[in-house]
Amino acid sequence: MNIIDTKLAGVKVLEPKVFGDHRGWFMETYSSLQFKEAGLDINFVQDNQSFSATKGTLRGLHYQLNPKAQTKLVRCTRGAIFDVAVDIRKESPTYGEWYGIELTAENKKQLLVPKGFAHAFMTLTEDAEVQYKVDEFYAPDCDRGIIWNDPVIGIEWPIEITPVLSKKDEQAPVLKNADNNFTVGE
Ligand SMILES: Cc1cn([C@H]2C[C@H](O)[C@@H](COP(=O)(O)OP(=O)(O)O[C@H]3O[C@@H](C)C(=O)[C@@H](O)[C@H]3O)O2)c(=O)[nH]c1=O
Repeated sequence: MNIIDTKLAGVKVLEPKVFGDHRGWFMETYSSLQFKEAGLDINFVQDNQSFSATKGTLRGLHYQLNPKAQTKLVRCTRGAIFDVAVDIRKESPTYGEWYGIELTAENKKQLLVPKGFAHAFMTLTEDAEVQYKVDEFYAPDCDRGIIWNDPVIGIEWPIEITPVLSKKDEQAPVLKNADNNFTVGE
C-alpha cells in the first residue's frame, strides 16, 4: 500500500498493491498494521456502502461535529467518483481549501479524510458504488452539511451537470454559516 500525502495535511491517497494472476487479482483493502506503521492510529468501527444510480449524483459536503467527528477511508468499488475533502478546521492555514481525486473501481485508489474535514463525492458514471470505513458511529444529532457549490470553497467539479441531491443536501448552508466546532489540533 502506497500512502501519499496531499496538499492538505492529514488527507492522504492510498494506492493498494494489486496482485494479478490468471484468475484475476487480489489486494488488501485495509491493514491496521500498515496504518500503524504509517503512524495512523485509527480505530475503524463502522463500514458503509452507498449506491448511486445516476451519473452526477452528489452526496455531501458532510461531516459529524465533535465529539462524534469521523475519519473516513473511502473507495469506489463500481464505476467512478470524484471524491473531495474540505478543511473546515478554524485557524487552519488551509481552512476552506479542498482536495479532490478520481476514485474508480479500476484505479482502486482510496482517500483518507480526517476529522475536521467535510467530505463529498460526485458520481462520474451510472451505478456507482462507494464503500468507506469510519472511526465513529453514525450520530444523526451531530450530522451536518455544507452546500456543494459554496463559491468561497470553489470546488471544481469535473463534470458540468445539475447534480442529483438529497433534500437535506439541497438545503445545506455555506461554510461561513455552517455549524462547526473544529479547530486545528483536534
Ligand atoms: C451516514 C449514515 C446514514 N444512515 C441513514 C440515514 C438516512 O436515512 C440514510 C441516508 O443518509 P444520508 O442521506 O445522510 O446518506 P449520504 O448522503 O450517502 O451520506 C453520506 O455522504 C458521504 C458523502 C459521507 O461522507 C458520509 O459520511 C455520509 O454523510 O441512511 C445511517 O443509518 N447510518 C449512517 O452512517
